[in-house]
Amino acid sequence: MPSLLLSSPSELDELKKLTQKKSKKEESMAAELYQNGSLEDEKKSKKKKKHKNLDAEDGEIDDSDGEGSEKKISKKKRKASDEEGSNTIIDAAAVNGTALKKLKLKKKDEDGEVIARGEDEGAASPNAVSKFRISKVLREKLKLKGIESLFPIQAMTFDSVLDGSDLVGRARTGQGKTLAFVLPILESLTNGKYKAARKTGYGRPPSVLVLLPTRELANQVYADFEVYGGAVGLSACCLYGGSPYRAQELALKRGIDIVVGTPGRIKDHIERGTLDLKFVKFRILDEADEMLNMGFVDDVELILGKVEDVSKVQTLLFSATLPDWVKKISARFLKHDKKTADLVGNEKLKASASVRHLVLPCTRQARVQLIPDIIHCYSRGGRTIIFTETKESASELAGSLPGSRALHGDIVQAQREVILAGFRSGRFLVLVATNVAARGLDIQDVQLIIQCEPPRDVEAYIHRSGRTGRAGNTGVAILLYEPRYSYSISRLERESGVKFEHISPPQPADVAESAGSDAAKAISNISDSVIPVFQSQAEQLLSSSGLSAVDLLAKALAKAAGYTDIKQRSLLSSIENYVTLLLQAGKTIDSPAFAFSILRRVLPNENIGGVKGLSLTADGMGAVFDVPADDVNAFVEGQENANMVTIEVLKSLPPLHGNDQSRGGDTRRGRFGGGRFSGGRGGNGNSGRRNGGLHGKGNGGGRNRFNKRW
Ligand SMILES: Nc1ncnc2c1ncn2[C@@H]1O[C@H](COP(=O)(O)OP(=O)(O)OP(=O)(O)O)[C@@H](O)[C@H]1O
Repeated sequence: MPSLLLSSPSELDELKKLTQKKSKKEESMAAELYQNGSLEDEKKSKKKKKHKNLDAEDGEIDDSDGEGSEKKISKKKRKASDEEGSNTIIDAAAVNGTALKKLKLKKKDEDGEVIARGEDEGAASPNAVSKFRISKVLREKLKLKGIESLFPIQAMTFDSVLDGSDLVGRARTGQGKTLAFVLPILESLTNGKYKAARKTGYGRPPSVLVLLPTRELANQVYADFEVYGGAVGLSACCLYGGSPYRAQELALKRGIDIVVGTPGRIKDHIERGTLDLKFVKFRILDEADEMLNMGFVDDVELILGKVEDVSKVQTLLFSATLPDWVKKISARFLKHDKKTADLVGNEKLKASASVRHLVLPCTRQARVQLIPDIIHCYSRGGRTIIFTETKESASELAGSLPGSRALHGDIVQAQREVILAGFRSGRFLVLVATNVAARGLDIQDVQLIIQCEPPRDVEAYIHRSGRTGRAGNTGVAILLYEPRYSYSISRLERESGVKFEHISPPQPADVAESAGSDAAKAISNISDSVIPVFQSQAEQLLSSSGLSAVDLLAKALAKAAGYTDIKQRSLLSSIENYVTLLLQAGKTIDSPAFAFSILRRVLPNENIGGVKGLSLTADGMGAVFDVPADDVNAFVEGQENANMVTIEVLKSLPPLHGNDQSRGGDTRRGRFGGGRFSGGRGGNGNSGRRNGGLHGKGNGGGRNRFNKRW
């Protein structure tokens, strides 16, 4: 359940200590209570012998179990309140009065997973822009952009930011976190707390500093500040590496209100004496976890330390993912009485709920043939972003996918901007990118995300898949994985809360069929004037081919659609001209070695040599494997050589052992991992490395590693 509340950590810490033990049921009851009520409600709830405990780190709601401890909590609360001055627990309703009390949560699926969304019905909505302290000129600008209501993260945090609090904000990808800080900051500078205090005039130093992890993202956030800030007379500039200093220095010299940029270049400007951060009123760390993860902690600390009086500056930290280690680090940058608005909180699903999350087995060699068919079937004619793990594979893949372009850290900045602009404008529809495009990028009509292999950490999965399904739209994210690494899917599933749909690769025949119908339409549009010119050749062809007119026309359609033959594609590894077979023996097949021993009994050795990717089925009663299309008959006929043995061609892949989360900590994999047939399937060494990648990022020491790869 998302925590629709803002919490004050020191008080929450106190409360947390009091109630370590709690039941799930109590937890959810308390969460409900807090979602629906304010402190008033809390008092009422005492009558019901309920009380709440709030987790200091992320504002999650806890509950403890008795009246005795309830009294203790109240006492502690008062104590904490006395010590911290204004520290009080503020729930969603209290944040924005009754408007937020009615904050709408839309049910998304049967699992009861919830996505909070803004409403579109204009002024009638409890989150209507008009119900917030947003000036007319900004309201009009928002309306021009089609924004009439605030999204929940914006509604929840608006008053707190405007009224001067430091804040940690988390909401799923595409839920409007950028405007959650842009709007209250602009109001604060032009009509609020900092109206009188902010510097104005020629040569003025900036009042706002926004730090982001990538140049592309910096540009995007800068664009928002330009649009909305420009409307209220505030100027912005964007400072990032790879672009000339001169223009940036000129802008700073003339005077600027808002500086958006990446830590490296901001630091350079500070060191060159061209950027003065003494009078900054707002510091924003967007995609905070990524920035710290990339090893920018020292730079960020140095930059943030340049303000004159920290107590007079507001610091805001936003991301869709806030691992615990970031929350701890944030204590260094944010004030003690910071608020936390966490729309993900304890919810199982951390990734976007408006995205279909699919997984598909595919070997590395099969990718290039498979991806165009995936795009054909799933992109709905919109844009596709393909993520690779390395710069090299991004370039390589883009080189073999017609109509696509690569984007990664080795491409010079000016070119990166041209590529992104081309993708945004629809000049080309497929972008092959490294993680430089994983965070924050908001591009219209991205319908499909393809990840070529499971990313090393769950955060990367969440952000990459979140490039689609934004602002209430839906999208599809397809994760390709080497069949032998299927265990990494279970891991991602566990950590992201996503329940992956396992799909089979699109068959070339299906794709060709739809291309054929396009070709048929195109043919029916061809002018009759061509008939006399081609007629005699057509007649000649018909008589010499020995085919019927329909068959011949089918061939002509295939040619028009770009096909000269139709290959089969294996369900197991997506390799062309391979077919996936199922072996059963009327009893349990509990190891690949046993499956091979059965095959050896019914088939000659030369056929066995062609078997690829043998995997056990989840029910323990069979094994699936790929064979070259030409060998299929030999295998199917081979089943006659032994009683009870069946070998059949599969039309869809059954659940496989290791794909199923419920079998997560399986023992069987251990047994055959590393064996001859496993091909590293168990992959204990690799698995350890991958898991290490996931859990082992303590303090952002991975910067170089990441930078090299992107
Ligand atoms: N209140 C709103 N009503 C309608 N659209 C909105 C609203 N607020 C933001 N948007 C749009 O939603 C899209 C996503 O917003 P934004 O990029 O800020 O999301 P985000 O939460 O920061 O995502 P990510 O975590 O991926 O960075 C943008 O196109 C933005 O213009």
